[in-house]
Amino acid sequence: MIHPSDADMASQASGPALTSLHYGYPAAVFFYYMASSTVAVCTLQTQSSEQTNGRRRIITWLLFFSILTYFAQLCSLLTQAVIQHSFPSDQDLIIGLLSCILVFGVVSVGLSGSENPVWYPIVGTLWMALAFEPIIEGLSLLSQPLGELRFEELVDIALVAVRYLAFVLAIIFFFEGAWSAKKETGTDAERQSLLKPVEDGVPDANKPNTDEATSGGQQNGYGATSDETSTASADVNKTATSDTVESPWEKRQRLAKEQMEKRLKEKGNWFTYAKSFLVFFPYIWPVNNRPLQIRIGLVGICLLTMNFVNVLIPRQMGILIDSLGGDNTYNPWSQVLVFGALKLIASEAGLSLVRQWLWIPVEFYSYDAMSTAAYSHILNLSSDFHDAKSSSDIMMAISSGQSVSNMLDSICFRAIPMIIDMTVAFTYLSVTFGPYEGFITIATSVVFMYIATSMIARLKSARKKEVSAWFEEHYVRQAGIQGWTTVTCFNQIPYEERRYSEAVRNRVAKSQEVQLGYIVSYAFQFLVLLSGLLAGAFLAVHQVTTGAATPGKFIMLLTYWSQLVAPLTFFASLGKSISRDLIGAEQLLEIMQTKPTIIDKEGAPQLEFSGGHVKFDKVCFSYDKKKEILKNVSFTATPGTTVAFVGATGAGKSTILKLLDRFYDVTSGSILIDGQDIREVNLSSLRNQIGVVPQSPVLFDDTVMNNVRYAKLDATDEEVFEACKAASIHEQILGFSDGYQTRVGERGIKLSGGELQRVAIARAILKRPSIVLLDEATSAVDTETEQKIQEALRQLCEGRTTFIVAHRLSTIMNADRIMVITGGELVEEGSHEELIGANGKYAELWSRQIFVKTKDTDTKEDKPAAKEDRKVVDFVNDLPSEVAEVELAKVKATAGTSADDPASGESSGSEDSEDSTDTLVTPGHRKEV
Ligand SMILES: Nc1ncnc2c1ncn2[C@@H]1O[C@H](COP(=O)(O)OP(=O)(O)OP(=O)(O)O)[C@@H](O)[C@H]1O
Repeated sequence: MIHPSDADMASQASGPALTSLHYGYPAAVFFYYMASSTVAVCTLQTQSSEQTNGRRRIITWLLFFSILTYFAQLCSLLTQAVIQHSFPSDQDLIIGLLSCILVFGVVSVGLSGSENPVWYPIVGTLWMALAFEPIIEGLSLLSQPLGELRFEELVDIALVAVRYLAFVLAIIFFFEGAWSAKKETGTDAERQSLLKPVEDGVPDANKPNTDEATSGGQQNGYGATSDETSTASADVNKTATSDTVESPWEKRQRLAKEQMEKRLKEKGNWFTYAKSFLVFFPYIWPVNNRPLQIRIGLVGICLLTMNFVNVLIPRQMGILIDSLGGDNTYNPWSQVLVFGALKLIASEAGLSLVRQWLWIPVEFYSYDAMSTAAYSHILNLSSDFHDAKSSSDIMMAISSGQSVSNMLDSICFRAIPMIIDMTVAFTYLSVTFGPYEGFITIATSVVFMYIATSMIARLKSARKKEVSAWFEEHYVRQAGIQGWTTVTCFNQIPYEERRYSEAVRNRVAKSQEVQLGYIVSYAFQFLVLLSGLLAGAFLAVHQVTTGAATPGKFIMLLTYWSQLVAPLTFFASLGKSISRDLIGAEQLLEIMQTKPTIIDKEGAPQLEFSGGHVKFDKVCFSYDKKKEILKNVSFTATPGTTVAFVGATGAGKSTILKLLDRFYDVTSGSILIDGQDIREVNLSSLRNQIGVVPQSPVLFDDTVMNNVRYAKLDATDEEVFEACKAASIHEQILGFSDGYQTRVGERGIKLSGGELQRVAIARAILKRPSIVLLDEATSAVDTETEQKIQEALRQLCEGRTTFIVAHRLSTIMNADRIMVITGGELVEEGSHEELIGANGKYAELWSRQIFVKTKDTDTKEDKPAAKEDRKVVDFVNDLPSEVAEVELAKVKATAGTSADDPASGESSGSEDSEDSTDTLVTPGHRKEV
């Protein structure tokens, strides 16, 4: 039994402790919950168990029930206050109860909204409740005067007891659920990482994860990157291919998101993931630029000053109103001047102006550094990268550099100052109007954020549809304009008009849907704010009417509230904008982390050129390390000779040229130029010696002069003229409207095929290369142009070791050596005469080409094979018919002898084309299979 005097002492001692507990308990629970949830998300932890669904529901209901008990306690207190006609005196108790409603409300809403919650933040709050509740109730009882317990005290005890029971039950259900889950799966489902087991550093994609396989959708945003995300991505893929056609933009976004999730998975948590963005640091922070660093420091000071001014303005407004209302402490005139000065400082003409002025050079430094670095990095990447990426993807990635600075801008210059603003607001209002006002501020902010973020999430799919419709509209418009000639030729203008108007209507409908969504969402958000403002205003009015506060304070409150709207709205959309910027930054990061595969070895010497003796020694090559493109290719080209490669399309001829120019490195074997392995010499010195004329040359949208001069930037006009004369294009250029200053249009569109080729040859001639790589054009041109091109090529190749992927019979015939490539193998090698005499694959191809081109009357037996060859070998027969006939006769004669020769076992008239070479062993054969 407690003695009365002991009870008094206990009551006195428990007072301050109880007050602290009323405030401290919900605060501690809230901070624990937020901190542990943040850690769980950042370290990608998730609970993945279907069995948890049942207990999740029960625990959510128990939490809701406990909230009801807090609410009931609150009602009981308010009822007493109404009965006693007084404002509730137990301010700390009421704030404590309100805060508990808010905190457990957040916990239970979080739990109910998450299919697979991470449990420890929730269970932790339950344990805290179990620890705090009896202490608070015990102290509360101790603080009561001794005597009979009143009815309301009994109700209070009953409510606390029932709530305690609810918490205990929640804990029991949690452990029971965890235990049965463990029993069924045999694994500890708790705190399981999102990541699949990694063996040998590679996540095992094949290992079944029963929990995940059966679980529903993730709710934890990026933290929830389980396989489900990949499944979701796969689903997106599926949808993309089946239901709708994925637009390039959607594809890009999806791939970037997948890439981001993959990397996040690899990194294991958000911290190490974020660390990988440090690669951008030197482009954002002006490392060696002291003036810019000082500017950044001053911007920081501006922001802090702004925070300070944001408090002073409402305060000054209050003082001004009070001075107008008869408070003689302040002179209204001076107060209005101070107010004006503060407003000026906070305005666009004040601190904001200074801050932006200071920031401009820093911003442009970042743009300058980032885009030049990205551009240079991309240009220095190797062929494998450029072959794999579309140019529009690369362009997008370079412009994504802006996303990185946007992200930093959002965090450093908006989020952090706004957090400071909100903390100051909460503290200032709590100090000025008491803890109720502080509570109202926090509660309004939490509810506002919840409503705003969930509404934004709801609008996501509508927004996605709008973007797709926008792209559709853009695509239809572009297609109509770009294909205007086709549209007009086929008389389809009405069709295109209809198509476009449908696309526009569709887009407008989708945009209206999104607009409406936003308007409704804003309306809800502002209703929440208004409720908060009204609650705060009622409280303030009460204080003003009871004399506890001045009217000026009331005005201050209103002004402060209006200042809080901007930060709250900003925070609501922060997640969305950061995730969008992150996707953009991810695209750039991926590129910046790609290393060029073709690089100079440390201290690689210059290529010592001495004639141009080229040797391929057992060269094997594969683009993707799966399919072998070149198999053991060996040959030698002596200085000044011309080597022609012939063979079916896709045989690997162009690949040989690419290897020689070191666009790729051989997988095995080696390529030697004048005895030096091209991998061992300086890449730039190698490319200086090589001139390339591609099959479809690409010119820049610039003048003819500048296009030719591109080969040698310091070439004089005379040198350019000489090169063009040698390429037999000079006269033609002079005939253009602006001569050498004529612009050639995008990719040289304004030039004819023959002109384009000769400009490309002139460019190669100007470079004066030692080795020429030539991929002949397959398209036939008129005889005169043909002759001019041949003349230009003769000029280019004269005295130089030349490699030609040959598509013209005349080129093939005139080459010193002919290499027949089949399926990546060099099957025959020799001069034209030798190979015809050998009557192998080459002779067969030759006879078919001439046959096909010179006679339109295919015989019945020849038809299928001839058709096949026309499909696979794209030759241009540019021989005079007499020459063709002579060559054909030669082939036929050889075929005749060969048919009589039992050793060959083949006749040239056979219908098989590819396989025949495998069985032939002739003098000209390079390879015997
Ligand atoms: N960048 C690349 N990545 C992957 N595979 C490629 C790449 N370039 C070419 N290939 C493949 O390599 C094989 C050989 O291509 P290559 O261009 O060397 O053939 P080709 O004999 O020159 O044909 P064509 O006469 O039609 O130009 C083909 O199967 C082709 O699909």
